[in-house]
Amino acid sequence: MSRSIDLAVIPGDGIGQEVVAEGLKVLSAVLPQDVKLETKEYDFGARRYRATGETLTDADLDSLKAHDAILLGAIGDPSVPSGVLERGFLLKLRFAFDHHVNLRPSKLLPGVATPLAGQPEIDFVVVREGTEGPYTGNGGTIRTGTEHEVATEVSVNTAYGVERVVRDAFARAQARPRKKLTLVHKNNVLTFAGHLWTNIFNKVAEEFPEVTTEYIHVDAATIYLVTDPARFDVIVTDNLFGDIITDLAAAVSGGIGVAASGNINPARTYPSMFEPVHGSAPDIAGQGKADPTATVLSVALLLRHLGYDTEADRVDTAVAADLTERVDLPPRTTAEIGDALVGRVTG
Ligand SMILES: NC(=O)C1=CN([C@@H]2O[C@H](COP(=O)(O)OP(=O)(O)OC[C@H]3O[C@@H](n4cnc5c(N)ncnc54)[C@H](O)[C@@H]3O)[C@@H](O)[C@H]2O)C=CC1
Ligand SMILES: CC(C)CC(=O)C(=O)O
Ligand SMILES: [Mg+2]
Repeated sequence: MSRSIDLAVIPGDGIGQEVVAEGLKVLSAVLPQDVKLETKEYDFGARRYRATGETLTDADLDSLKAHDAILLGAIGDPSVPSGVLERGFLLKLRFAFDHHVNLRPSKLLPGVATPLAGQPEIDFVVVREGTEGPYTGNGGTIRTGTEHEVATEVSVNTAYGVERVVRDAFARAQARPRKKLTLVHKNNVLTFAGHLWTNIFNKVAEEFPEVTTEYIHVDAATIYLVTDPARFDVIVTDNLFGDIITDLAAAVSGGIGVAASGNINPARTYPSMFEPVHGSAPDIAGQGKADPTATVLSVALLLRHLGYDTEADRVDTAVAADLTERVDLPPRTTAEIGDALVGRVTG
């Protein structure tokens, strides 16, 4: 029986264009011949916004939802006011497709450069809530533009939304050898949301007696991510804290250029979306300097999500080999890294 993958491809802005090209090269190379890969490229991002004023229309959402999965590069450009594309495209899509599990693994492989002393054991996954928190656009300004302007940005946390992501994180912790789950929040100050998270975390913990649990305030978590990252196995946290600590997690475990993510809709009512943790990096865009590894590892997450575990393993193995060997190599371009990975998955 022939199999197929129908993929929506959104290169987006800046280095998104460059890294997605490499991700697709590796995806095509790793798939067996009997798997038909169909791709449809979408032009979301700054250029389309400047030309049409559109970020993501209802018709776009209808079209996107027909695919098996989405591969995204990055969105955001200095030519567009900050927030227009981030909110109007990226968050709109994550919310519309109920991507409530934002999965962000961090693993420091042997020999890979880290700013941390020694070669600490880093192998954890952050389960970031993806549809609530302060990212819902719930707020506003009054006395706008005056010296008395007041701005609010309200964090929305529902029992439904918190419980489903906490439950997902417990299940992931249960399935890992160390079976440890850390709740990261700020419940000493953000008491309304923090207590909701803590109470639900403690309630769900009773259903997972094999999972060791701990609670850490987010400020302290940033310390331990640098001084003792080995203490983490699975972290569950809200949308904002998860956004911030996963950039830090990337920086200590090989760099932002190798940090992958999946915006998962576990019920599969809509396609899940896979993207590097990083943004469009306008400072290096168009120069062939972007590391495509994060996108390639996101392709591995995508393959795993669609049931292509053997192919995902091959991509992970190729990246691991490339990362360990690159310390001895001169700097390579985006395409050179992509070509090397293609060579490894096909070799
Ligand atoms: N998921 C998305 O589409 C995201 C979009 N953004 C947007 O991207 C734009 C730039 O945001 P920044 O805060 O500068 O974050 P950024 O992640 O784009 O860049 C931060 C730093 O990391 C470097 N970097 C990022 N990816 C790299 C790669 N693959 N290889 C080598 N170096 C890399 C950049 O050169 C820069 O120094 C903004 O418009 C922002 O809103 C930011 C984060 C995520
Ligand atoms: C631009 C933000 C909405 C996205 C982001 O920084 C992230 O998801 O890591
Ligand atoms: Mg981020």
